Amino acid sequence: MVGWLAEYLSGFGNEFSSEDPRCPGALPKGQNSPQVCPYGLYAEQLSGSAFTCPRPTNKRSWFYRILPSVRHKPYTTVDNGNLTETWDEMHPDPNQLRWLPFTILKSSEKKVDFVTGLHTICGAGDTKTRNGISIHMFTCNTSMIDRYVLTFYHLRLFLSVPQQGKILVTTEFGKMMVEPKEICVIQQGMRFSVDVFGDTRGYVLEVYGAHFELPDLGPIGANGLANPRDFLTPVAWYEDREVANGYTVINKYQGKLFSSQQDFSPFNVVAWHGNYTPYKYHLSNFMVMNCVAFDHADPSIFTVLTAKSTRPGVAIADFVIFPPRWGVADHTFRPPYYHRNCMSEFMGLIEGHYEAKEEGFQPGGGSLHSMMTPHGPDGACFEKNSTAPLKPERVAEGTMAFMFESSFSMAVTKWGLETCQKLDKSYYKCWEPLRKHFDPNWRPSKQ
Ligand SMILES: O=C(O)Cc1cc(O)ccc1O
Ligand SMILES: [Fe+2]
Repeated sequence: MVGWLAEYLSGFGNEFSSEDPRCPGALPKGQNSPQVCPYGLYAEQLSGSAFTCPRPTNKRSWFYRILPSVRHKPYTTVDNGNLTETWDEMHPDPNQLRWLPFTILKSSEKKVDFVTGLHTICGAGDTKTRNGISIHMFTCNTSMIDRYVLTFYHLRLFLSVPQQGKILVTTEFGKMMVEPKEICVIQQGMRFSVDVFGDTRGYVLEVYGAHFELPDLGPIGANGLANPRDFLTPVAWYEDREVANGYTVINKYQGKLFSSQQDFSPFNVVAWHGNYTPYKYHLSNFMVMNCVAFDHADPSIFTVLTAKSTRPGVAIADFVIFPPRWGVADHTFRPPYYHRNCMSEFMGLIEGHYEAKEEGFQPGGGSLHSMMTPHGPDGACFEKNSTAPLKPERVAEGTMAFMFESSFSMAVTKWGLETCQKLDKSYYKCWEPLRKHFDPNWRPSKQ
């Protein structure tokens, strides 16, 4: 980290420009492709949308780099480990699924870096047609030093939610330190590597065919939920380094991993400009909206980012959080309602507990309530909240649960159902204490 100060540019999807301070004037003036670039750099465009996309959705950035990315040895296949896009390994399982915290191996047992530590839990769709998603867990204990740089060629969005241990994400655009309760987004084709500082665990949402956007606010108005200025993009940082065995760039292409060698650092961008960048966001900046009268608002009120499908209002995936807030609703059962949803709900927990289940759902674990599978508060939560005095109170204090909600019906991988050995087979039992309160003799009380 020598020579790097945590510095960021603020805004969501802005036209940014950044020069490494060691090379002032590295950005060409007035044009993208001068005959000779300042400092003898190469110009390279990274397109994140078709050239012809309408202006509001057009995304690209220009790099000014020491050598262009094209100077690399041929791609060869490498082992995918537990990263998969094969959705028919197992028979479909519509049950409510819950996972205990996923194991992080000790580095004394086995050194695991971010690439080898990625495990696919569930997903649907296909990177070839660029329509689908996958959800991965990463558990690692070692940095990706020099050897590995990762690119997801078909990926539009790689949303990383560290749960335990901060990660230092080095990208072609610069570096981002990402701590638990921050998220970072790496977009399609952006090269990055991950340094860790001990045992590390987190969640990843990979979206194959759409960019994340801030949700429309409708009647909420111009401000609220995740505000654009709280999204942070790294500033330019380059290295001009040669290492003995060269650099290995790993990329995920059509669901498979490939590697290629090059003798120069891929993080050789001296200056860049554009609106297609990686970014991070701290979840504590979320301006929470919620019910101040009665009833439980749908969780879409807590949407941080959405990857829209072509059907209005139907997301490929929403990233939704359950942040600390006040609960004030009158004559209301305040926790989440019982639910059967046409969307799939994968949940994770960064810290604390989740309001619908005080026990059993643990930080670093997960749950999946698939399309139309009934779910909702467990027995203890229902009893407690049906009789609790309804004074204003803090909800979810010291906790941060989140949901990846998708219109895809997701398949669970063999790793998710078997290999990880974390599936909580007794999950269904949390609803068994729910008992009948029905009283046919009940009558409305006379006022
Ligand atoms: O706990 C869940 O399953 C997520 C969820 C939360 C909520 O507040 C309302 C509905 C819902 O599905
Ligand atoms: Fe739900």
